[in-house]
Amino acid sequence: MFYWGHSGAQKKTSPTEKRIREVMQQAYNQFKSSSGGANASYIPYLANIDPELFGIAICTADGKVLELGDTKYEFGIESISKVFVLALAMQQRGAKAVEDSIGVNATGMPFNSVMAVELDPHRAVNPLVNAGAMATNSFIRAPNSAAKWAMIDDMMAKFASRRLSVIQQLYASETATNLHNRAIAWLLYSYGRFYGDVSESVDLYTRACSYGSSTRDLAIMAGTLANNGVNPVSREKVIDAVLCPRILATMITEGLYDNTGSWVYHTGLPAKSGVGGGIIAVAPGKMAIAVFAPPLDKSGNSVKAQKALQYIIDELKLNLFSQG
Ligand SMILES: NC(=O)CC[C@H](N)C(=O)O
Repeated sequence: MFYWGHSGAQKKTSPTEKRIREVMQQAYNQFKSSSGGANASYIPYLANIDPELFGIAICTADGKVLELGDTKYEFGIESISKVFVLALAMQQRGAKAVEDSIGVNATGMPFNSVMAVELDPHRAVNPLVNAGAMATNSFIRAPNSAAKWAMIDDMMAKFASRRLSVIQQLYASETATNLHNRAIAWLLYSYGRFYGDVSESVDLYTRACSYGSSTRDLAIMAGTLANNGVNPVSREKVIDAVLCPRILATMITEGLYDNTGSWVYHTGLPAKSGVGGGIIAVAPGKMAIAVFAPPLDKSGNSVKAQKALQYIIDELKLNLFSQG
């Protein structure tokens, strides 16, 4: 007689706190002095951040936050903000509307690609690349720009369980150099795939990318996605549970841009990077891991964060496609 669940593979359980701490420490020691990559230089502010900074934070689905290294240092959240602005758009407009109006396929191209827009017959782009993120911003309904910013700010605060602040110098630095993003937004607009005032949406997008967030903040924000939309620290419901798998799906298709396939091949987890040097990875129902180290690879993903995350995910057996 064969009983489901009583023979063969065991259901994977969450690792203990002791084991998590052990593995974090190993990853920290192993990669602390590893070199490779360079700070983002196309945004002048980011070029000047100390490249040696390194932080690892884990937030478990039951609300424990474990930290190692420079986890309180606030750096530019950059593209990681796209995940949470997408969450706001989905909560307001629904997952189907986002799929139809923005797109959810992988572009397989750099984060600021114009070709990604040109090649798709419907001009669909993923909400986690610049084009899609700016369109997602334009897709949020609000009476005016200040009201929309307040909605974004509230959503970020709920995910982080504290109010985040924009790094004004970074915002100024990005605003002065975001001509390419403005061009992408106008291109989408010309195709009828932009849903609000172009300059206003680009500005709000740029401002959201300029939030300062610590590695600890990012772990808690991602921890909310690991915990079905309920912030594991504040216990507040942030978004509907049904949206979490959809958001994580965009991360697993596009989270590390043109390097996403390789990332998923090695880790089997949804993740999102930002050119500020942060990366979040989510193991649904178990935990979220955030790592920060500024030097980036050619795709704009932190070199050291990828290495540390891969090590931790492997050691804690978090790969979604592995059965033990
Ligand atoms: N990949 C990123 O983090 C890019 C974000 C950055 N603000 C930009 O628009 O270029």
